[in-house]
Amino acid sequence: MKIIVLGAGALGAYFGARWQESGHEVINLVREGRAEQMKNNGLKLHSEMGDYEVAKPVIARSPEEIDNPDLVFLAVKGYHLHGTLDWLKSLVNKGAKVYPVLNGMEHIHILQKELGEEAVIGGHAYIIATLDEKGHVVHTSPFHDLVFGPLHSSQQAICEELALACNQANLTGILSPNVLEAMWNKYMFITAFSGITTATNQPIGMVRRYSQTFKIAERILKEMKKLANAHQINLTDEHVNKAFERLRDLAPDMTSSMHQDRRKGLPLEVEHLHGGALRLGNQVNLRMPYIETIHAMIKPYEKFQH
Ligand SMILES: NC(=O)C1=CN([C@@H]2O[C@H](COP(=O)(O)OP(=O)(O)OC[C@H]3O[C@@H](n4cnc5c(N)ncnc54)[C@H](OP(=O)(O)O)[C@@H]3O)[C@@H](O)[C@H]2O)C=CC1
Ligand SMILES: CC(C)(CO)C(=O)C(=O)O
Repeated sequence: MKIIVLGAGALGAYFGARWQESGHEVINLVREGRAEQMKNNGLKLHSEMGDYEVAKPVIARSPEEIDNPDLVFLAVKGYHLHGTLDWLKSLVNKGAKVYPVLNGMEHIHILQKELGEEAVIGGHAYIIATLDEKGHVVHTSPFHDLVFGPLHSSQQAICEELALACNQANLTGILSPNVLEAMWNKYMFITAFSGITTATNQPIGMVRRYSQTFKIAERILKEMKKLANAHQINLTDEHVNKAFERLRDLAPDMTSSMHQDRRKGLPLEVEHLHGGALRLGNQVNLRMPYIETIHAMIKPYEKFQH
């Protein structure tokens, strides 16, 4: 497959390198700073699942340099989504489908509106990865999963092709028969996990030590289930229980990418995740006091001007 990575940060560079390692054509479509960094330092994966080095990553600075793209792997932060729309339109006009792996849900509606429903595949990622000072990827989780599936009947073939490409690569690819539900399930989990770890500025082990604190994570899961149900997504109590069990079973030092960003003083996706949930709640007249509170507590650390 010819895969364009738009957002060649921790996630984009990681999965792009894995596809490249298995023989697929991967182009990193990047802005100036990242282009320089990749040219100067190459791209290395320091990974629990096996190190890998792309000595000369293929870089493009504009979609005009790219012919016949099959897929755009979109891995920017939520607050950078709008800045990618022109390049995405150009790649979609050249025949590409877009596979976004951003946490959250609001980006799907924005992308479908801007690019057309046929262009946007559903999905998300499970991985813990970050960039070091050289722009190399540090992958610290024993999982590196990609979930994807059609949001439009015309996308079955490209999803099957992607499943094959994932099978050939050193990563786990899951073609979901109900990708919308899978996305909402992850959205429910991440809203609670990133919310409680970022607001308390503590990893999950410390959160669990205080039952009063950990209870709030469960309340957020329950509010997210109600929100999903109000949007006709069939998340059940079992989904909530499983998500809560996962929070109970995580290694004590584990934390969310949002909390890692708070520690590094980087901008936070709070508006995309928690703010997005509140806006989706407003659409269906659903009040979610726990999410409203956690959103308000994290907001001062957002560091991004909207
Ligand atoms: N990291 C993780 O472990 C996980 C992250 N996620 C989600 O994945 C998404 C991406 O996260 P992550 O990889 O950590 O983010 P990073 O900040 O590491 O990477 C984002 C990249 O996007 C690039 N970018 C931003 N705007 C543009 C643009 N207009 N054109 C080209 N490149 C652009 C940035 O480059 P530049 O240097 O130019 O700013 C940066 O390299 C987020 O939604 C996150 O929540 C999900 C699961 C786990
Ligand atoms: C929960 C996790 C680590 C799974 O990918 C994640 O998505 C995040 O912290 O952003």
